Order: sequence, then C-alpha cells, then structure tokens
Amino acid sequence: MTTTLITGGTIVNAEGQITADVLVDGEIIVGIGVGRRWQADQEIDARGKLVMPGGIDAHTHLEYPIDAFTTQTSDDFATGSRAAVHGGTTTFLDFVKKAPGNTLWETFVERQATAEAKSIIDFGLHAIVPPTSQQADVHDDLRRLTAERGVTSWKFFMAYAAQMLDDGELLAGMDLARELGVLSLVHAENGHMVSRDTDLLIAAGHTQEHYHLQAHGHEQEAEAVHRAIVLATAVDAPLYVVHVSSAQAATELAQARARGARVWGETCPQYLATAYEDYEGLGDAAAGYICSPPIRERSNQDALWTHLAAGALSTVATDHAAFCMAQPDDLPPQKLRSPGYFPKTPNGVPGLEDRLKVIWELGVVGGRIDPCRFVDLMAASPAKLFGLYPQKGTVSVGADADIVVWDPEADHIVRAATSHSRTDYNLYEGMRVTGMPVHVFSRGRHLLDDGVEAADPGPGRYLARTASGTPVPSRRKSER
Ligand SMILES: NC(=O)NCCC(=O)O
Ligand SMILES: [Zn+2]
Ligand SMILES: [Zn+2]
Repeated sequence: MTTTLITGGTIVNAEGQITADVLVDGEIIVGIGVGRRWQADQEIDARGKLVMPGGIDAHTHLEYPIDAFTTQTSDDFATGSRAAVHGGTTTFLDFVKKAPGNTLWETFVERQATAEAKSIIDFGLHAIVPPTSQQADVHDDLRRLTAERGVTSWKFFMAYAAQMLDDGELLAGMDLARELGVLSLVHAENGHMVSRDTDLLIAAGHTQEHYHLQAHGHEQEAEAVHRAIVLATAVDAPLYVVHVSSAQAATELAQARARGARVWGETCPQYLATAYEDYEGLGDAAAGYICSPPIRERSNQDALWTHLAAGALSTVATDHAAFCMAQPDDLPPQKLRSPGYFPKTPNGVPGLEDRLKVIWELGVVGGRIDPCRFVDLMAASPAKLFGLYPQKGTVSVGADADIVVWDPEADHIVRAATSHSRTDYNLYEGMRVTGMPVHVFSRGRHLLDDGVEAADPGPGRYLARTASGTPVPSRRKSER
C-alpha cells in the first residue's frame, strides 16, 4: 500500500482551518500533525495551498435516460467521473429511474453494475420513486433497496408528466421513507401549472427557447416547495429540496427551518452564476440553458447567495445533465433537436467539472462565503445529509483519503474546449476563475497530480450508505 505525506498545507474543514501535515496510508487518512517526522512513499508540498475534503456532488445525471428511455445524457459514468476529478469532486450521487419492463430493483442492480464498471470515483445512487401506475408494489422494492443496497435517499418528482406523483403518493412515500430513516428528496415544481403554462405559450406561438422560463414561474416552484414541506411535516419526514432556483422557494425553506422543520435545500451553480439575461437573446442556442426549474432573472441571484450564507440552502450540487449542442454520431438528437420549440428541448445543463471553481470564484473570492462554508456546502453537508459522514466530507484521521489540494492563486479561464465533460459548450465559457485543484486523491489514489490525470486510475466504488444523518437543523446565526 502506498503512503503519501501532504506537507505544510492549510487544512480546511467545515469546522475550521489548521496548518498541518496529512499522512495517508493506503485508502485512509492516518495522521494529521505538525513536526511529526513522518516518512512516506511520496510527498506533496502543499505550502501556500489548501487541503480540503474531495467535493461531493449530490445531484448528477450520468448516462441518464429521458423520453421513455429513447435518449440519454451525453456524459456516461466514465466521462462524467473523469470530468468530476478535474474539478476536484471525488464522490457523486446519481439516480436510478425505473426502466420500462423492469422493476425498480432490477433497474437499480443493472445501473449500479454499469456505474461500477465505468466510474473512476466513488458514487452512490438515489432511487427515484415511480408513480404507482408504473409499479404497484414499488414500496417493497424501496424497502429492499434500503436494506440491501444502502439506498438512504429517495427522490419524488412533483413535475414531469411521466414521473410526477400526486399528494397521496407523496405522503405514502415520505411516510415509508421516515420509517426507514431515508431522506426524501423532491423536485419541487407544480407540474400541472407547468403543463398549463406551456400549452398557453404554445397556443400564443411563444415557443422560442427562452420562453421556457415563463412556463416555470417562481410561484410554481414556491407552491411545490411549500406543499412538499407541509406533506413531509405531516408524516414527520426529513425533506431535501433539490435544485432550488427561486428566491421565493428558498424563502419557504428559510421560514420552515425557522419553525424548526427538518428541511434542507440545494441550489446549483447555474442559478448563481448565469441568468435569463444571458440566454434571452440567443435564439435557438438558448437551448443550452434550458433546465427545470429554469435559470432565472439575475435579480434572483443575490437572495440565493444570502440563503446559502445564512443556511436555508445547505448544499450546492450541479444537477449535471449534459447534452451536446451539435449532434454526436453515436447519440440520439440532443439540445437542438427541435430548434425554436422549447417544449421538446431536453432539460438539463452540464457543470460537474465547474462546480468548485465557479463557487470558489463567486463565493469565496467574491467575499460571500468563507472557505469553511465553501467546504461545508461542497462536501461536509452533503456527506452528513446522505449518510457518508465522517467517511467522506472531512479531512480527519480515519476518513477516506478523498483529498483536494487547492491552489487559491491559480488562474484559469473556463472553456468547453479544455474541459473533460462530454459536451461541446460550457455555461461558464470565458469566466476567469482564481483557484484550481492541483492534486486530487480518491481513497488514496492519486487521480490528479499537478494537474496531470492518472494513466490508470482504477475503479471507483459503490457506496452503500447509512441512514441519513439529518440532525435537527442547527440554524446559522443570521437565520435565527
Ligand atoms: N434539471 C433538469 O432540467 N434536468 C435533469 C432532471 C431533473 O433533475 O429534473
Ligand atoms: Zn429535477
Ligand atoms: Zn436532477
């Protein structure tokens, strides 16, 4: 087993910072100290650098099927996990959506095997709870997945015609989740309102890509967040709202947390760093920005940052669902398959490689959050919420050696051409960022060495997770 000594860096955890050496033996961090005279097979000089836990992206869609499994996202588990490493992310949590003709259990087993064969970093899988019309005995499979595969988070859709659940299904699912110690995730938009507004826009001839925003109003998201909180509270289930995009929706979370409700919110870089104004005038190319909930007006961003700093929003994940603009030979039509007609544009945007860089730049360099809160949002909180802590999400003795050595001075321009995700555009194209991962370790494997990727990275591992560690929300000072 290889030993590694990372010397002289500033270790940044969610709780605080300390300058010390880190000793790794095989897969595990075995020592943190100063002046210890440790010997190791390799030594990394981290003076002037930050030593942080590897990023955990709790929301990705790699080779994710859409449109009744006729199309999928362009990054597979191999390309996506490689892109993640280049961005300082060492763990991702993806989803299993029941395939037609298979049960949820069967689909899960197959998808886990696919990801195990391809991913170079560790990963977990959330189960998507299908409507009972698609699988009547789905609760049996959910029980089994939780007991036998450590699937301690389930996602409920409140939108998308083929996937959305009614309130009765939500209540029953969340009730079972609470009983099993599972965290309930919701995609919170009122699907009926989205469908109606889409139809009205089509009838009025307003189908250009940028009209997507108008079919997904703030009220539709805020209403669904409010309803999800009411339903989860009724059955005493902890709740995690994915991809919160609207300030109004984030306020619903803040108010619920102020009442002591066990609710958490996630937002995404695309809602903080890009805005409707960036794609309003792009014509068909605005397809590259289409995701749900939508990328909203710039005036919405400040409130999201405030909620991130104050605590109503607890994590930043990407919702990475990459598609190409041009048509790759081996994939079905992607973003531009219906130019000028947003209802048929695949939903989703890339960002797995960019998450840490973009949030460091706008958050830490921009003076909105400190490095400890950055680590909290990017690694520690997702690890705690999704049953991975303290194995992951911290640089501590006994934790997995998932480590990022971060150069806070490194200057870089984000470009699709130099990125590793399998897509041909980048939402952050041309953005200058200060701060880059220079070394990335995943369970001690040196996957990025001074920016150079390992030739033979070896496999990532499926993470059977423990019951979600959802503590009573400790409200940050500014939330009280
Ligand atoms: N967000 C999005 O537009 N696509 C990915 C699927 C989802 O999370 O809703
Ligand atoms: Zn969603
Ligand atoms: Zn998603």
